[in-house]
Amino acid sequence: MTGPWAQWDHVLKVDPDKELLDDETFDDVAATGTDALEIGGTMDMTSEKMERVVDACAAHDVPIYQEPSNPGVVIDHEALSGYLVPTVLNAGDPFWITGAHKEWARIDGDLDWANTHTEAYVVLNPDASVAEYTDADCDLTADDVAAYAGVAERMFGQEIVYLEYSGTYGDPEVVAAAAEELDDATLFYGGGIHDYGSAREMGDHADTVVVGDLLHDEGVDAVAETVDGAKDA
Ligand SMILES: CC(C)=CCC/C(C)=C/CC/C(C)=C/CC/C(C)=C/COP(=O)(O)OP(=O)(O)O
Ligand SMILES: O=P(O)(O)OC[C@@H](O)CO
Ligand SMILES: [Mg+2]
Repeated sequence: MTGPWAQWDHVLKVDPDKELLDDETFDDVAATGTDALEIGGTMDMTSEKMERVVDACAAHDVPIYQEPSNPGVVIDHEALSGYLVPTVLNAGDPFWITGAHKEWARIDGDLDWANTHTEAYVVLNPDASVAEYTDADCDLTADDVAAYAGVAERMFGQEIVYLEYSGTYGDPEVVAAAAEELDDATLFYGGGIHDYGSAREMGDHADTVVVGDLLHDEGVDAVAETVDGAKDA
């Protein structure tokens, strides 16, 4: 089985805790050419903020996925194509590997399993909120990261492996090593993509390039350039 992400070159991650630039709108966001919108962030997330962004994006054709950072922010919204739920392979606290997921299933009792998918994260920037939040061990070599990727795909049947450098541009050799290890899973790369060249460089190794902060810091034209870079890779 494989999901729609197998066709994605570019994902735009919208952080509901951050503003769009000046007079930009979610119409402009949808027009960047990205293949999918992922709605989520680590800090200060609430279901109300999630709801507001999904409402604003709902009128467009771009598929929208929620990426919840904890069970309390999950929303039920007809505009959502589904849920991309992180599991952090190198988390220091097992709560972020399976614990939160167990709690979610226990509390909800009626999960939309058919539209719920996991992303096997390897968190690699020790300064990112997500690294602190999950107490991730980011002191990893390219071989370590490749081994995590192999374990995710072959032992745990993960369809998405996500190398997360959130906030900083990562090491293309690490991304290449993980890519080399994978046969079937889709490799997401996220972190510090800021222009055509960086999107193209990471897109040469990863299947899918994820862009986040750039939307909030530089705006939709800068994001559109990264779409071009990811598509040309
Ligand atoms: C089981 C459910 C429903 C949720 C738990 C899901 C898990 C394990 C989350 C832990 C990892 C996490 C917080 C993922 C959120 C997505 C993410 C990495 C966003 C980027 O975060 P940063 O860029 O570090 O944070 P800010 O931009 O908010 O500072
Ligand atoms: O914000 P940036 O650094 O673009 O990272 C994108 C994404 O991987 C964050 O979860
Ligand atoms: Mg961020």
